[in-house]
Amino acid sequence: MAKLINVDVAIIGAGTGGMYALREVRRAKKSFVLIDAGPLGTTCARVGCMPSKVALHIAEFWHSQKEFARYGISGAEHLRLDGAAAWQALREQRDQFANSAAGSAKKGAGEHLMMGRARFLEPTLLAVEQASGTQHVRAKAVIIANGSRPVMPAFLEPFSEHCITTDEFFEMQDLPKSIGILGLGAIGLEMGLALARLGVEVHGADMAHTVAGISDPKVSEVALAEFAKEIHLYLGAPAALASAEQGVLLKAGDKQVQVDKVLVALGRRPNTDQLNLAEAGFELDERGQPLFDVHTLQVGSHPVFIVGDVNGYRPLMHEAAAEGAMAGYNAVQSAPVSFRRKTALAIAFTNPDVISVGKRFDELDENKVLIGTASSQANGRSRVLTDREGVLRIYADKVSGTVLGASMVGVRAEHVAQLLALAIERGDTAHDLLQIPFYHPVVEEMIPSALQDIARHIPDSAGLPFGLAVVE
Ligand SMILES: Cc1cc2nc3c(=O)[nH]c(=O)nc-3n(C[C@H](O)[C@H](O)[C@H](O)COP(=O)(O)OP(=O)(O)OC[C@H]3O[C@@H](n4cnc5c(N)ncnc54)[C@H](O)[C@@H]3O)c2cc1C
Ligand SMILES: NC(=O)c1ccc[n+]([C@@H]2O[C@H](COP(=O)([O-])OP(=O)(O)OC[C@H]3O[C@@H](n4cnc5c(N)ncnc54)[C@H](O)[C@@H]3O)[C@@H](O)[C@H]2O)c1
Repeated sequence: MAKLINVDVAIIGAGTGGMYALREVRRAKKSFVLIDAGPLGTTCARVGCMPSKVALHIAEFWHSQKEFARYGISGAEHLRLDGAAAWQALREQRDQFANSAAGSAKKGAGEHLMMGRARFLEPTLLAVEQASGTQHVRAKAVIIANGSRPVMPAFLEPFSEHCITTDEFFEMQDLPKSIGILGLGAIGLEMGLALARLGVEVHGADMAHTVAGISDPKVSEVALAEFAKEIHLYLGAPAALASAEQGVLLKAGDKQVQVDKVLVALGRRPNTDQLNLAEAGFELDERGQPLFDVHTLQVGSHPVFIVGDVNGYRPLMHEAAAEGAMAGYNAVQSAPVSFRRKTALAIAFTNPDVISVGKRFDELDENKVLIGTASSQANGRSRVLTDREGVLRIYADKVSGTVLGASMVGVRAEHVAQLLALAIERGDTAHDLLQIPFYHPVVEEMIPSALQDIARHIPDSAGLPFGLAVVE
């Protein structure tokens, strides 16, 4: 018979969401188990944020030689890239991140870490399949934090020997000569550009008419023009594969091209399907996802909370961390607290980076907003760093001037994103934000340039020059 363990809180998944939840449960000095099917180390550190950023960094290093001649540096023709060694170095750096995350899970949970796959029998009763047999866990509250996995549609099955996902991408023993990328969301675009900069011929396809989910048409136009210089883009038609004598054929619309390998980057699927939710009595939507409240993270009226990629709400690392903390806190309260959600923030590290902060263009009523624009070509720092085009568009309320959101493609846009996230969190208007000092020359100077477009349509009651205030 399965052994029964009784605890205050059971956490399923020792990824980012689960670990932040654990911190709160431990802070409240409650009993717990942390259950993970393995491998430990978090998606972010093992196969996500961190190895992908190392790949982009290596690629940037190698690619910088393209500018050598312009600055009088000669000899670039003697440089050689050992792709296998580059990917090995990537793995070594990745392992440091992943081992450190795995170590935190082992240390944080100690003897309460259960390595095994969990599924629900009832909303507060779990079965955990372990090497030693099945254990049952009865918990006063359960936190679901078991992440997501890459989508691999059935139509790709006949081509599985040529297809990889990010679960295998960082394990490549050498770089391919050519690659097809299915899906140009953040993963497809970041990894496609990294490979292109390392000399791989990259063909990227997406059924959307844009990349990285950009919703602002002006930003999209600049981004597509820039990225088309490095990746052959096939947009606006679902992609398919077909057999070829060598490699595989990537087909998109009426175009087709032969490639050695295909990176499937068509999104990630929440791991809810592994949890036996319907049978255990949870109400599910048409996609099989449990109904939950985004402010409490509570699932229905059960003492169950769902965080991180598995809830599908904002599948990003910092959101998994924040949600983990919310759920960990709520799991030990008599009634859950409704937390304010932070400003939406997304950055693709594509250099020029693609960012989205606050409200997206497609969420706004064009008649109710003012849009301020700044070009990288008019920004001194951007021009020193690159000759690539870039554009920032800031959206503000037409009446109050409150900054609502922004979209940008441009060099070092990551810093612009962080600053604008702060402004939106504070509820700043264009006039407020113009009051902070902007050093010269920084890329962030694009912010006041764009804001002036907005401020000039919203008279400041004091009638002072933009950005100035009188001593009180
Ligand atoms: C290539 C790539 C690049 C990315 N880059 C970024 C980036 O730059 N910035 C960013 O913010 N986000 C990025 N992300 C997204 C980010 O990695 C995820 O949003 C985040 O890691 C999700 O954390 P999580 O805690 O929800 O899940 P995870 O870290 O995946 O944790 C889930 C845990 O649950 C365990 N598990 C699964 N099923 C079970 C089960 N049945 N029972 C027990 N345990 C189970 C798993 O072993 C795992 O340890 C990237 C993702 C990818 C793939
Ligand atoms: N820098 C970052 O923050 C970062 C980096 C990488 C990944 N991530 C996160 O990881 C998650 C997964 O990323 P992703 O890029 O795989 O997912 P995604 O959902 O962002 O992109 C998938 C893309 O595939 C396209 N697509 C779907 N089916 C298609 C088909 N049949 N043919 C052609 N195109 C098709 C979609 O239009 C979409 O653009 C996302 O949540 C993302 O935010 C974040």
